[in-house]
Amino acid sequence: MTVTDAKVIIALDFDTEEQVFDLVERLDPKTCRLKVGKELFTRFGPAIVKRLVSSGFDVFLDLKFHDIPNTVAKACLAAADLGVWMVNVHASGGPKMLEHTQNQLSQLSHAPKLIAVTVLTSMDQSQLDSVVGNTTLNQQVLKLATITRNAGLDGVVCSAQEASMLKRALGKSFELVTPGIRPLGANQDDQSRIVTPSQAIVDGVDYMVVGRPITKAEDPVAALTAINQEIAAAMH
Ligand SMILES: O=c1ccn([C@@H]2O[C@H](COP(=O)(O)O)[C@@H](O)[C@H]2O)c(=O)[nH]1
Repeated sequence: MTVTDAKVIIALDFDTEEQVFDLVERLDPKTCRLKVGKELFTRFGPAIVKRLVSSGFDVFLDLKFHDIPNTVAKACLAAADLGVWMVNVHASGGPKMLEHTQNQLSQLSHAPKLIAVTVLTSMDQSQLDSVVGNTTLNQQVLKLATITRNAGLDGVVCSAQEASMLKRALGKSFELVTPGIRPLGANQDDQSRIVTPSQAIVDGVDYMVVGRPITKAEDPVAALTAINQEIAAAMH
């Protein structure tokens, strides 16, 4: 059961457990959620996920599964066994994979939220052109988000730049999880489609993933507090 209505999901992209728990021990599960991605999971496996879940945090297992329907559904069921709050797949795996995975999870008494990645926030129009021709970023995101909504998933990963378009097209209850969040003046790093926390709120995002602006800050707890204050101000 979730203990928070926090919108910030901190991406724990660290390469040692010490770094992870130095930060996590200073955080309150009421003020943020946590994300375990490919780096942390590949180094430390299910054990670190279970430890974070048992510390009282909502954990998003961000492994972006992309495979045939049976394989993805089984992987998501394994994620559910870890007690995670949210898990994700790639929408480009197609409607059958999305529907099968959603059906399997919905048979659980405590299923995690299932969301699908549309177009990675590191990609700009020219990157997209080199992979998929004849479409704009907005068109591709809308197409993948529409098949995700039609398959019954809870929402998508997209950029906050697409949030108002998706809320208009797919409805308020279809959840938007947005990486590529950068407070004013923050380093853009390898992200292309960036948005500030306050603009993301104005545009209707449900959750924002924030990694380096918090984890690389001199004082990560102060950086989180500043982002939460910016969000609170934008909500009023
Ligand atoms: O489209 C996507 C999907 C996932 N991510 C992940 O979010 C964080 C962002 O970290 P920052 O340090 O705030 O850039 C990272 O773990 C990515 O794997 C994404 O950025 N874009």
